[in-house]
This record gives sequence, C-alpha cells and structure tokens, in this order.
Amino acid sequence: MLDKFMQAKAGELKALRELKAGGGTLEEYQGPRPGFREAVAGPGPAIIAEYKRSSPSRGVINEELSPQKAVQEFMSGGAAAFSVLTEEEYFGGRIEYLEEFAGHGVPVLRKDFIFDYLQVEQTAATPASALLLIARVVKDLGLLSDLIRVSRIHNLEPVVEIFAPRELDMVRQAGADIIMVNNRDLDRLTVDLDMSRNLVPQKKPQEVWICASGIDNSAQVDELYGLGFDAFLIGTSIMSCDQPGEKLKELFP
Ligand SMILES: O=P(O)(O)OC[C@@H](O)[C@@H](O)c1c[nH]c2ccccc12
Repeated sequence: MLDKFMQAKAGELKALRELKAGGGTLEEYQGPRPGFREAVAGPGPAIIAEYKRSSPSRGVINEELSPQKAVQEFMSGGAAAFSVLTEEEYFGGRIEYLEEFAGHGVPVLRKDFIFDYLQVEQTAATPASALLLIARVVKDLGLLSDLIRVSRIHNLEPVVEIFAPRELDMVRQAGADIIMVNNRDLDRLTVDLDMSRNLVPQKKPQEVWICASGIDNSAQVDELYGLGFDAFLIGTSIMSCDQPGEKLKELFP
C-alpha cells in the first residue's frame, strides 16, 4: 500500500518540478501560523481532530461534512489542533482544504505523503502550521534530517511519524521533537494500539508524543494518556458520526 501512496504523488510532484523549471515560484504564506507544538503539549490530553473524507481501509467515510461545518464541530468538541488530509486519490483530500481550516486560531497539520523539498515549499505556500513526515516513507536519515530542517526554515513544524521501534532512533537522530506513533500499519492497514503502549515508555521529557489511529473510546484515551502521550489524533471515529463535536466530548469528557 505504501508504494501506491507514493506513486499517487508522482503527478503532483511532476507539476511542481515543471512549475519550478519554468521559472514559477511558490509564494510563501505570510500570515499567522499558530504554534502546533504549543497547542498540543498540554496540560491535559490534547485533541487533534482530523478531516478525512475517505480512507483506503474504509472507503468513503463522510463526504457530506463540509470543511466549514467540520471546523465548527471540531472546535465545539475542544480540538487543540486540526489535521487535514490533503492526499487526493486514497483519502479524498485537497490541498485547498488547509485554507478552510486555517484562520480560526487553531493550528493545522498537513497530512500527506511528503518526501521531497518541493512538497515542503508547497506546504509553506499554505497557512498550515505543521506537516507530517513519515519515517517509513522518507526512510533515509539524511533526507529526513534535511526535510526537518527545511520545514523549520519555512516556519513549519515537522511532526514525524513512526511505526516501528527501530524508527525511533532514526527520527531522533534526524532532529524530530514532535513524534507521532501510528497504530495503523500503513502497508497492511491493520490497527494495533500495542504499538503505542510498547513505544511510549521511551518518550523523553522534551518530546511531544501523539498517539494516532484506531481511537474510538474514552477508556483508550485515559489509558494512553496515563502512559505518557500528550495528544491524540482522531479521524475515522469522529468523521463517521453525524455530530463529531459530541463524539469528541464523549472521548474527552
Ligand atoms: O482514522 P483514525 O483511525 O482515527 O486514524 C487517523 C490517522 O491516524 C490516520 O489518518 C493517519 C495516520 N498517519 C497517516 C499517514 C497518512 C495518512 C493517514 C494517516
């Protein structure tokens, strides 16, 4: 599955390269980017509410909920940050959604498959505060370090996703300080919260850790917050119900 996700970015990357080669530029967004790390670092468990219209494991989740309505719902549910899927083919996302979620004083994380500097520049042209880098996608330590550095130069906070214990060392060496543990195997799409349970004892005090995928009840949040996670990223369980705000209140009473 991972290869397919990366292949799906080929067209967009080609267009970005052509734009650059033709002397075109990506104008950097100059407006405010509310701090992502600051918003999710606590106190208390922070909610990162995700706008995900479809997914490869579920197919269409919700195409009725508009970005505007989602903003209202997520804010009423107490979201500290928004995560917005911009990947088009498998997740029904659009890069334009970032603009719709920005401007509410809540930081926005761009969720996509990013492995090239041009995609970082492309993100810098949007009002996103943060962008996702996935260890399994970037793989190379040198490249990951550079993408982290370039993101910061553009005032974007890199959130680095890990899925296996051995990836933790690599992302730390690359300079990551916001670490997301994905409970979903991006290749097979199976979810196992043990991934989070097993990794979190290694968290260092200066790091912010986010637990992502498969969270749909408050007992899970309680347990994993107790184990040390700072924030929880919730997508499917809020997107698949009529009132995401109410669902968030249930998850974070
Ligand atoms: O819908 P869930 O089970 O709440 O999971 C959300 C989130 O973890 C998931 O969307 C995600 C985590 N990492 C990613 C990387 C790419 C695409 C999507 C993701």
